Amino acid sequence: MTPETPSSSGSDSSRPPVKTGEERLMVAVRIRPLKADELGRCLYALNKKNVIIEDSEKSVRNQGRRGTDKQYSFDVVFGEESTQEEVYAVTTSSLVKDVLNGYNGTVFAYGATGAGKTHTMVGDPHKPGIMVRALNDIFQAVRENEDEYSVTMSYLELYNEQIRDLLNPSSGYLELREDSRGRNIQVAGLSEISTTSTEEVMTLLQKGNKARTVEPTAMNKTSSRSHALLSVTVRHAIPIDKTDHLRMKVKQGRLFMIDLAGSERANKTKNRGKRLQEGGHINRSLLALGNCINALSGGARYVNYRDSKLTRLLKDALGGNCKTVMIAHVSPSCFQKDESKNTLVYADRANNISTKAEINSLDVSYHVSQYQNVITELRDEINRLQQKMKEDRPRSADINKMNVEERSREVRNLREQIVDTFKTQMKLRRKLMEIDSHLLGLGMEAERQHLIISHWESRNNKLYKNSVNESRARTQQSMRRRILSTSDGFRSAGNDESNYDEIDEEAEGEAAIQQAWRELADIEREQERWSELKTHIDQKLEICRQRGVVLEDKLPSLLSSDDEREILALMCRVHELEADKMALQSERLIRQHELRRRDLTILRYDRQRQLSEEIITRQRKLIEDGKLKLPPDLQELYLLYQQEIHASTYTDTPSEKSDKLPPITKIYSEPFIRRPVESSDGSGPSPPSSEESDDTGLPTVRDNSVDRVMGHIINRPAHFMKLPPLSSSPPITGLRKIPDEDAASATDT
Ligand SMILES: Nc1ncnc2c1ncn2[C@@H]1O[C@H](COP(=O)(O)OP(=O)(O)OP(=O)(O)O)[C@@H](O)[C@H]1O
Repeated sequence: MTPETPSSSGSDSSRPPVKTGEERLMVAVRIRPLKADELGRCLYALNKKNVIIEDSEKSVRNQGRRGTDKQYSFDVVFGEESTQEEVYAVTTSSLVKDVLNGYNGTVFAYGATGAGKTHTMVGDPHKPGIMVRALNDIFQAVRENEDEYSVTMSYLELYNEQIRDLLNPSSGYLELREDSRGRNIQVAGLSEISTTSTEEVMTLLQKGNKARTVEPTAMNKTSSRSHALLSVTVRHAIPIDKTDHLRMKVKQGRLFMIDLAGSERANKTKNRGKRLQEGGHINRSLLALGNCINALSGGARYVNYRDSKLTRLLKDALGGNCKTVMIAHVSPSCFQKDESKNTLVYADRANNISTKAEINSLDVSYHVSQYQNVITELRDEINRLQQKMKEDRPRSADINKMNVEERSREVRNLREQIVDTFKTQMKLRRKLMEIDSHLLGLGMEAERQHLIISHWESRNNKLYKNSVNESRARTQQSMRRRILSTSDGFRSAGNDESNYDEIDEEAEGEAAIQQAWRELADIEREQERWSELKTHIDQKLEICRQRGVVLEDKLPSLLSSDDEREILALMCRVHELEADKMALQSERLIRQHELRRRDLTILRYDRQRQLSEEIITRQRKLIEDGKLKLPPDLQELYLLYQQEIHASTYTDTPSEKSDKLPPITKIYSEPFIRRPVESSDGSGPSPPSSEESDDTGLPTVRDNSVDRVMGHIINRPAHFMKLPPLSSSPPITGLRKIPDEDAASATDT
């Protein structure tokens, strides 16, 4: 490279090819205008696709470019003079069209504090940003056909890893929920407002933005301290058959518009205390986002979305069923050159990410709600049968010719056939539920393996893509080292017992991680097999249903009105009983799943808590041994911590300042353990609620492999602290045998 040629990155040819059906995440860069108080300019838009960062402040036009300057290419670059309309038209207007057609879309603003993210996403009443413009376009499109469309919106803030409803800020912190496979992420209790009025939306957005946590920092007078996520869901119901308005196909598209908080460095923003702490949270979620972008752009097989709520919420937008646009924001100022460079490097990586968007049809949703669906079907069926009892259908003339005996035989025969068909239907439905429940269990087990892998990675600072092969190579290497040194009788000064222990631990940890990968692969195979079985049972159920319809249609040709009514009444009763039974069972199942999920969450928090304790205790030992003087902000944090301990134990308010550091493990040293409850007759412990014996065969949470991977990595100074051992919950019931054909054929019709 000659000194006059700036180095460049991100040309299309250097990017990995996009697979069929996938499309690349679109990356745009917007440069905000230089402010009056900013002196030097170090960043320019060369043209509509290229940005250049100069190594030092100088005039590009006068001096030409140097080899140390860095050039970046993107899908589109908006210069300082770009307008809100232009940015919206190029980045988001086509996403809006896609969302109206049933796709998911996400547009998110990324960049350092003060770089212009909120300006682009929210704007002001004179220069409205993407959020308002997108909603306007959606409303415009649905206005002509309001009865076919429904539009709902929600607006949330993620601040210090806590979720708040910006449309109903008084509702407190909300919980993030997902199904066992980490899909279908939802915020429990978030308001979904249904509207198609632009004015109403403006009011709602303004209200929401006012509720957002905004504080001045040295870099931005109105710095958004939180990530803000506006979600708009459009449902489009299209009649399948123009003459039958009850049969609808429903397409659902969702547009996420996200204004991320800025990443900042404490020294530039002069943040202290609370600001510094929240900066840590902002950075943590942005770091997690960066890690996901790194992993995805490198083609990693598994991506860890679980490190922050932000990445969990953005999971689909980054690697799933979504068309995604990232607008990276940079300041032209030399003062923010480092931040701009970081942003451009991230944006450049993001340009390698591909997603696979598919039209969402609602009839795919099954799982837990399936129980409710079956009950609803049964109740509908009862209504239909009751309606039929009121009808007087024309009878065949032959009926009167039959004698009483013949008629009663016919009635009995038909009744038996109808009840049999119904029983078979219910058996098949039950089997389907069992399959669903098992699939949920498998999903949870997969989640647990992901958890083990991601913990191992974060402890060892390695990426997912360093998976089985590399890990296997390392394990073999450390084994070889051991064998060699032992057979030679070789002992160097550094090769003492503790080193062997470390190698042992490393090898053990890596063996466990390999085991986790293997289990994950087994689980995936199991999931496939069970899904196939589900399809098979579904088909049988359909055949059985049709048989029921045929039998029912026969009734008027063989029975009198009274006989038919009697049979219909019996069918109603059978349906009612089934519906009640199912309601009870589904409630129980849902509760059990919820308890298992909580067990997992608690287990995870418990791990994090133990690690934090370990770190803090070691640091405190260093402080106390070295008689170091605490910096005031750390002292302040210790004070807060002490208050927290007192608050949680309901003791007296602590004195304002204390020379002694608060005890770390005194309060929180109890590990998570689901304790058996003593039975009232004192005869001993009764089983805990989530592990009640049940006939659903749901897997229980176990953690011995979590222990293997996460428990021994830090060497604990034995004299100083004793970490409580992890509770070991009962072992998992193992992967269940697929129901054999006998069981399936028993339900054959
Ligand atoms: N393209 C632009 N044109 C005019 N003014 C802009 C533009 N971009 C940003 N600004 C102004 O720069 C200031 C900082 O912008 P903004 O608040 O949008 O930054 P931000 O990236 O959202 O910062 P933070 O992460 O701290 O919230 C605001 O006063 C905003 O009006």
